Order: sequence, then structure tokens, then C-alpha cells
Amino acid sequence: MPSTPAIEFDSISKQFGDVTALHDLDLTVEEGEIYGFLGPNGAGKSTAINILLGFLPPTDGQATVLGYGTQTESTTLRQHLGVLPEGYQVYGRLTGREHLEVAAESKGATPEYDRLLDRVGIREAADRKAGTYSKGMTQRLVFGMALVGEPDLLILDEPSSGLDPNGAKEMREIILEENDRGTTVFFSSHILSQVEAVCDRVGILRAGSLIAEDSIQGLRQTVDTGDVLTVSLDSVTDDCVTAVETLDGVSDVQTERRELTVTLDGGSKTAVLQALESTGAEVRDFSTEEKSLEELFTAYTEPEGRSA
Ligand SMILES: Nc1ncnc2c1ncn2[C@@H]1O[C@H](COP(=O)(O)OP(=O)(O)OP(=O)(O)O)[C@@H](O)[C@H]1O
Repeated sequence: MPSTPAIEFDSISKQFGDVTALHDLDLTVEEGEIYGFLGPNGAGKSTAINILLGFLPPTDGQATVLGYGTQTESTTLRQHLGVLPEGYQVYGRLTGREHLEVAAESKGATPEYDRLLDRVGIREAADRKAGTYSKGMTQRLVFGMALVGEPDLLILDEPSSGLDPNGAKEMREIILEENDRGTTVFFSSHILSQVEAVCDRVGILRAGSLIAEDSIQGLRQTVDTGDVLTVSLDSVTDDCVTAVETLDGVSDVQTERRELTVTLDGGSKTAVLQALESTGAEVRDFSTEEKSLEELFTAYTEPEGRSA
């Protein structure tokens, strides 16, 4: 029997007056996955997360988390979740340690506080009031609260916000450790290198609809325009250059000694290699310069579509 998905949005729509924040969203995250939820500002990510947490009712459709209805069973559900909401306000007068104690009490958990404080890197500041924490320390504390009780699912909204590169790396390591323990992770982010470093799959939301969903590698393969292909040949002749230049979807060809550098604009790498071989040239090696994640993201989320 298939296991219950960790997260399931089933035809979810959310309307705020005239604004359609989510439009007929279907999205499934399987148990044990690390899923990156990407999208430009205003795409609907926070709305989707608030629906998951039972903070907002959908206008249409149904959502379940760990098999629980988000509208009907959100209290029980939250016992199994670790949540790092965007812009969480700490209680200025409580210490870091007291925050963890409050989280533990609400979940009926008995964490090893010092170990947890160490893990998120705030043990030395644990007995200071959280109102005196820096932005990054606050984020570490809220992440620590999310980890209380070994949750089955972590929902993290922009988790690396406010963290320095080391802090972001430590957080990624913890996410991977938690996932090894069996926790499913769903996180939204604008920091694409973060997503690439840890996610099994990503979904890209634009204007309330999921416009792409795949592994990062799969997304790269789909948006393969603008890639640069470098081919090493036994010798570069004028015939080689002409054969490639006249192909559809090739926007530029440069030569340097025995190398041909071809910029593709929708053209196929295989067609380039075949065209070269048809001139009698011997292809010795080739490599492709991949699109950066930023370019990928732009290609999917620019209003005019995949135009990068
Ligand atoms: N309470 C609300 N009332 C009216 N409109 C809202 C409300 N909450 C969200 N919206 C609108 O819904 C759309 C989606 O917003 P949402 O906050 O979910 O986007 P987001 O992807 O989380 O954006 P960001 O990356 O900027 O945080 C936006 O157009 C926003 O203005």
C-alpha cells in the first residue's frame, strides 16, 4: 500500500477579494522527501504554508498534512510538525532556553536542551533574553524551537533568512541530519544554492500556480536554451563552422584552435555534434556549461515565460 503523503494540496484555491493567491494547486510531497518551494515575491508561497498550518482556510479544495485535514485536525497535526515561520516574533523577556521550554511543553516533549542549543549554535546565549538576540541568533532560536520533539515534518519558510554563510551551512547540515532520521522537509526559499544543496525535488510557484516541478537536474534539462557547448575536434575547418552556424537554434559560434564554442538558443546539442561529424570532423570531447540556478529561476518565473 502506498504510504500517506506528507503533504497534499488537492485543487487548492485561495482568493483574497479580487486577488487569486492560489489557483487550483495540486502538489504532493512524499514522506521522507526534502522539497524546495520556490517562487518570486507574491507567488503565493506563504499563503500555501498558512493553509498547511491551518491558519488560513482555502477558498476551494482540500489540503492534508501527514494525513490530517488542515482545517479539521490542525491542533493534533501541529504536535507532529516543526515550523519555522517567516518573521516569527520572539518573546523579548524570555531567554532562548525558556523559548525551547515553551515549545517542548506545547508538544509534550522532553528535549536535551543543551544539546539542542549546541546544535543550533546559541548555547552560550541560551540564558540571555531573546529580545537582545541578533537577527541571525533569533533565526537559530526559532529553528531550534522547530526541532523540538523530533517532528515528522519540518515546514520552514525562508529558513536561512538573516543567517551568515556559516549559519546557512550549519542549517543545511541539520536539515540533512533530520531528513536522515526520517523527517520530511518542506521549505520555501529564494536562495537557490540552498535549495540545490539539499532538495530532492523543487516546485516553482508563479502567480498562484505550480509551473514546474522536478529535480534541479530535471529542470535544467527542460530549460536548456542558452547553454554553451564546447566541442574539441581533431581540426576545425570552415565546413564545421558553416555546418553548425546554419543549424536552427544556434545563436553564436566561436573557434579557437581545435575548439568550437557554440551558444545554443533552443538548439539541440545532439544536432550540433551530428552536424560536425557529418563534415568528417572527429569529435574528441565536448562539455556543456550549465545555466546557473538564478538563470533557471528567471527562465521559469519571468512574466514573459521561458525567455532566458
Ligand atoms: N491577507 C491578505 N489579504 C489580501 N491579499 C493577500 C493576503 N495575503 C496574501 N495576499 C496576496 O496574495 C498573493 C500571494 O501572497 P503570498 O504572501 O502568499 O506570496 P509569497 O509567495 O509568500 O511572497 P513573498 O516571497 O513576497 O513572501 C499576493 O498578491 C498578496 O498580496
